[in-house]
Amino acid sequence: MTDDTAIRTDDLEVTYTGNRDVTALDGVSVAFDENKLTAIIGPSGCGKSTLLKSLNRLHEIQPNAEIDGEVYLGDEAIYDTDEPLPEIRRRVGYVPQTPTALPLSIYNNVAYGAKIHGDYSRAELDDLVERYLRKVNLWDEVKDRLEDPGAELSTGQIQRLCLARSLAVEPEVLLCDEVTSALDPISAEQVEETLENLKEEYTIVMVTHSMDQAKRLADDVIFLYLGELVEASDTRSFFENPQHERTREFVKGHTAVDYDDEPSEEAATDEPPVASR
Ligand SMILES: Nc1ncnc2c1ncn2[C@@H]1O[C@H](COP(=O)(O)OP(=O)(O)OP(=O)(O)O)[C@@H](O)[C@H]1O
Repeated sequence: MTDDTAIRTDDLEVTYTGNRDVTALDGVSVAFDENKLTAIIGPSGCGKSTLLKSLNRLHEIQPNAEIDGEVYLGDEAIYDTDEPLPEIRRRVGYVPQTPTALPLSIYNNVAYGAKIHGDYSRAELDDLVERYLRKVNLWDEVKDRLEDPGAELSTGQIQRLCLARSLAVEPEVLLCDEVTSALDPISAEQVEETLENLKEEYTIVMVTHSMDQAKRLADDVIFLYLGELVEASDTRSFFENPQHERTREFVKGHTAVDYDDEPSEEAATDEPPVASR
């Protein structure tokens, strides 16, 4: 951990209980730097979404999820705190894969969280709505129809609206769960451009299945395999000079994974690497 760390996990373990318990994360310790975009990549089922959601306790929505270890937001242990859960989730926002507008106007989709969390005048809300719609490059497209239902926008516009809604409550960290995968290529490009701009100002942690997207957007990459952290580094080193055989195989496209596999020796080291150190 350094002074630049915005959020980090410490020996995080998540198990889904059931007929057959699944250890989705197995002792993951990783740090995410401030004002950087970190991509979480790895084969299907390796624990990417579980890691992302554990950063704001969203995985707790699953009743069979058990967690051990800790997540620190700054110095605060988010699993051992008196801070109310809605406040933790305000501080660590989450944008899901499927763009969904609230059944409200475009204006109120953005103002929604601010109205719940703060005491704003109408003029302040007007400013806030414009500021965040501009941040996600949507203002020019919607400024003349702010009272129209958000749901009437295109899917790509709704995804940018979701980003604006998440940002309007001023999170410290933004979690993005495959936010372009449900979009057509042009909309996906617009969302990518938005993320490219936002990462100057925000700490963003993004799950992606696209290696090209990770290469284009991410400052740092972390690679999970069978619930363990295999490699974490800056994006260029990750793709040009991967340190682990498992990473090299994955980067080359060997992505098949089976949970009955034994983790590789590399993946099972006691001290998982920490991003960008
Ligand atoms: N609610 C649940 N109950 C039981 N097992 C679960 C549950 N949610 C996830 N899992 C299992 O935990 C493991 C990790 O799942 P997770 O969704 O975090 O992986 P992922 O890397 O995001 O997968 P994908 O790339 O396919 O979205 C998988 O084996 C998955 O089947």
